[in-house]
Amino acid sequence: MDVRISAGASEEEASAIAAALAEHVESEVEVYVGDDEEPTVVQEASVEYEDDLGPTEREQLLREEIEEIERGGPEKYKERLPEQGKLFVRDRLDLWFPDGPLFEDGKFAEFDSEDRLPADGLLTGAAEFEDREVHFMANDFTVKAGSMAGKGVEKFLRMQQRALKSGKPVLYLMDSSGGRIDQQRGFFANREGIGKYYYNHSMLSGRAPQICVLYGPCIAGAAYTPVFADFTVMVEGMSAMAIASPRMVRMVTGEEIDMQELGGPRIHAEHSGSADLVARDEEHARKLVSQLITYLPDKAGEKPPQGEPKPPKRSPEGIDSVVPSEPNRGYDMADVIERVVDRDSYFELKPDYGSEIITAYARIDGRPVGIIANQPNHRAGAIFPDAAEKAAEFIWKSDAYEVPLLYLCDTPGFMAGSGVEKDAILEKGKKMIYATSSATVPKQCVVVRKAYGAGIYAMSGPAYDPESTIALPSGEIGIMGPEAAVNAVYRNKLDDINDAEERAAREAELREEYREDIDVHRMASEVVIDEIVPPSDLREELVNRFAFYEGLEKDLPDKKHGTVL
Ligand SMILES: CC(=O)SCCNC(=O)CCNC(=O)[C@H](O)C(C)(C)COP(=O)(O)OP(=O)(O)OC[C@H]1O[C@@H](n2cnc3c(N)ncnc32)[C@H](O)[C@@H]1OP(=O)(O)O
Repeated sequence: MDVRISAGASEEEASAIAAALAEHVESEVEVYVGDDEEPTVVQEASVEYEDDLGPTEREQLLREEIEEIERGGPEKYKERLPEQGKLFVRDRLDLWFPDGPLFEDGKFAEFDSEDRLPADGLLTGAAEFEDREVHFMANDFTVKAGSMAGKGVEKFLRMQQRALKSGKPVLYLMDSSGGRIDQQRGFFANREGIGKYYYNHSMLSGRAPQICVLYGPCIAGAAYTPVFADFTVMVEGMSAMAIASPRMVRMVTGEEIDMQELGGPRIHAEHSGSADLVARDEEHARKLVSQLITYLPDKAGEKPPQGEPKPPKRSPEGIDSVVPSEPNRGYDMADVIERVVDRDSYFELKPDYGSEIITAYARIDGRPVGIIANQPNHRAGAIFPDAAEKAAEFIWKSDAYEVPLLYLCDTPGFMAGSGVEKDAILEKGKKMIYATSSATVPKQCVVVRKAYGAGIYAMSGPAYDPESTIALPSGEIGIMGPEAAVNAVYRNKLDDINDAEERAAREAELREEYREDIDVHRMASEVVIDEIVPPSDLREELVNRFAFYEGLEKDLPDKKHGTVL
């Protein structure tokens, strides 16, 4: 109950009144003095029991055992953690779940064994995280470097199997040297052994979001969890993952390399693309995940939560000035995005990998959207193999978790040349086109400027069943750009013109004719696209279109699954 005491009463008087009241009521008493918005005295609820038996010796003993387990591994390993900038695993859980986990499972694992490894070096349970119920696992690096064996493996598997049933998100807080090599019998090749992790990861994939934060050197068996997870965060200077340890690499190849160079955050954020985000420290890692989870539902079939609508950070009126009219001039697509999406909602993933495509979550009028946008500031927005694969994965994940898609197209198309052929541009481009084709969430395609070649296919152009294809007046949609088209078709005829000036004039004329052919006004006139939108109205247009198609259900042809991976 609340008690309001008028201005003039002192805090002592207020306390006395609260205490007197508390003798007569069992509920909490909160006392507000004067116009206070916060209570100055809080009387905890007091419940009187019929008997007053305290904890027994037996219970006391159990509590001591729990304390022993919760102290973790040997002190010498705990002392090393601060040097590495790392938290002890139970302090890490306090950071993630300030009120403690809702419950833990298997705390007594290996308690009765000869080694008595606390919790077998692996904690599992459930918790509330940002008002969501989640399953979690966390390695204790002070116990055999977080290596995983028998009972720890069983706990991990049981947690995943429970997540499969409950359909609640899973947090993997990984810090593990992989399989416990000296205890491999009993967990390595067993049906319910470490190999089953990846079977369960595969079953969970697309069923409930799996989010992994890497804290340590995650090696071999431990390194597949981050790549199976839907989203992975690495921590600067702390985390690394690799298929084999530096010691193993030295033995196999003779290469001398340390863990950071082998698989530190820069390697996976810039080269392999396995890290979605890199955090500065443990606190920052938690913060990133707390933002990320706001764009995701608990499980497949549910919609992601709506946020509070906010105006964009920058004025939508500036869009036309941001996008240059010259088709080959660079600009930062993020400047357009920030004028379209709600303030503080733009959340980019894999920013340093395949950067010619931006993949980001954001909200438009409170509704989560997944954005796939070409970045003209990087490689002129041409799509390279890594970017195509990054976009394909992002589209798949967004579709699996019911996040509608917004494509912002400004690309000269897929990159050409022997380098990209070797890097499988056709194979990886196919994945992006396949992901776009098979996504059944609402899709909106905006032609911001260039949409050349198969770029317009990958970016969900008219043939890809978008709910609409709209364009800014700067848009151009063509099989290729004017320079390339004239060069391809008229080169011989142009070379026949001896006079250089005359040749240049004819070339300019042909380019202009071609440009008229690919102008969005012609495309709109032929209703290839649905609308040309004044740039200042783009946000409003998207608010209306996403709102209208909310809840849209689309079916794919009846089949087991596609064959593109
Ligand atoms: C399928 C698979 O996953 S196979 C597993 C492949 N994993 C590996 O090869 C990793 C082997 N481990 C290492 O390279 C190193 O331990 C690192 C880099 C992970 C960590 O190095 P450090 O922080 O210096 O820890 P350190 O090597 O001192 O190990 C601490 C303790 O954990 C033990 N340990 C570390 N990794 C393992 C492991 N995978 N299996 C069994 N015990 C291990 C060490 O023997 C040591 O035990 P002790 O306290 O009884 O002496």
